[in-house]
Amino acid sequence: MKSLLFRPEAELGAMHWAPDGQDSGRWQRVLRAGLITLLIAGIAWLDFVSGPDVHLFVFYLMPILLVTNGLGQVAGILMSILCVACNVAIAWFVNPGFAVPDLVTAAARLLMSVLVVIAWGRLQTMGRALAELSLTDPLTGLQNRRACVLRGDVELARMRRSGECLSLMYIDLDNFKSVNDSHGHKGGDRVLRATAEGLREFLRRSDLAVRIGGDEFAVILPATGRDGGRRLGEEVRSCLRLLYIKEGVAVTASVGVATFYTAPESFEEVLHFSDQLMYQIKRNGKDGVLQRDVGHPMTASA
Ligand SMILES: Nc1nc2c(ncn2[C@@H]2O[C@H](COP(=O)(O)OP(=O)(O)OP(=O)(O)O)[C@@H](O)[C@H]2O)c(=O)[nH]1
Repeated sequence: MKSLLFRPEAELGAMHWAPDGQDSGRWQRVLRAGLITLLIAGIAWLDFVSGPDVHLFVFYLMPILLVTNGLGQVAGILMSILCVACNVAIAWFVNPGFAVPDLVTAAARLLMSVLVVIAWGRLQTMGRALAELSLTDPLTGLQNRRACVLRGDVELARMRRSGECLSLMYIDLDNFKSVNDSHGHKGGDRVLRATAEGLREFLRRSDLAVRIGGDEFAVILPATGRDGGRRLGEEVRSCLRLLYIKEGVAVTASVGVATFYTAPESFEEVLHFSDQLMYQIKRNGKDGVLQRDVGHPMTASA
């Protein structure tokens, strides 16, 4: 039940990549609405049978928080009003007639619920901001390695369903240390930010560029085969070459592109394989692109 009601990772996933699954999303919403209705009915029934001597209002916070969690603060406040009205109606059924203290109690309950809704909304906002931060590289604003693996696993799942292929481009800057040595750490940071900007401008919206760490970047290329992967690798290398000439630094890029035609167990394997390709370029003298397939139906694995 927890996963149905509170799913920060799912919200995060939807925020970043909107993975397809609209049908399951619709069913979850219907299920949630049914669950909330059942909860209110159950609490109202308990409220009724326990009479005015037992105070059960705190239990109404469950459906109120569920609605706030799923639909936001305004819906949460409307739900608070509904729950207080429900509670007042039951009190009236059990013990007909209203006294001023009853109305004061109802107002206090409404105020308490609204405050809980507001506090819950704030917590949600903070949680989202923290989650966003945990996936972002502070220097370049690109997403980080963790985001890459999360998105990669989503892409592998999509790949298993659709049978499409997937490429991953792994980029390591050559001789980047010399930039820090000659232009200082700030100069190095500027080059890393420019690299991120260059990748952002160059790539398609469906691609995801991330900074793995240090002077290493990666790009997830969904539904991209060997030819597309190789071509994009060459284009990124040329694009970065021009950028570094413009920045006045003697840096180039080594690029490994792994194209998977069958999905491996985990995305870490994809990262590892493309990283190995990139190292092969480094060993062969840097500044180049190496593309290899894994699991192509017409050829053996690389
Ligand atoms: N300015 C800056 N430098 C960084 C940052 N993170 C890592 N580095 C530096 O990046 C360099 C990366 O090391 P290497 O990849 O071995 O250096 P390289 O000169 O590119 O070596 P090759 O990859 O073999 O060409 C190190 O000198 C790190 O100090 C950062 O956030 N900012």
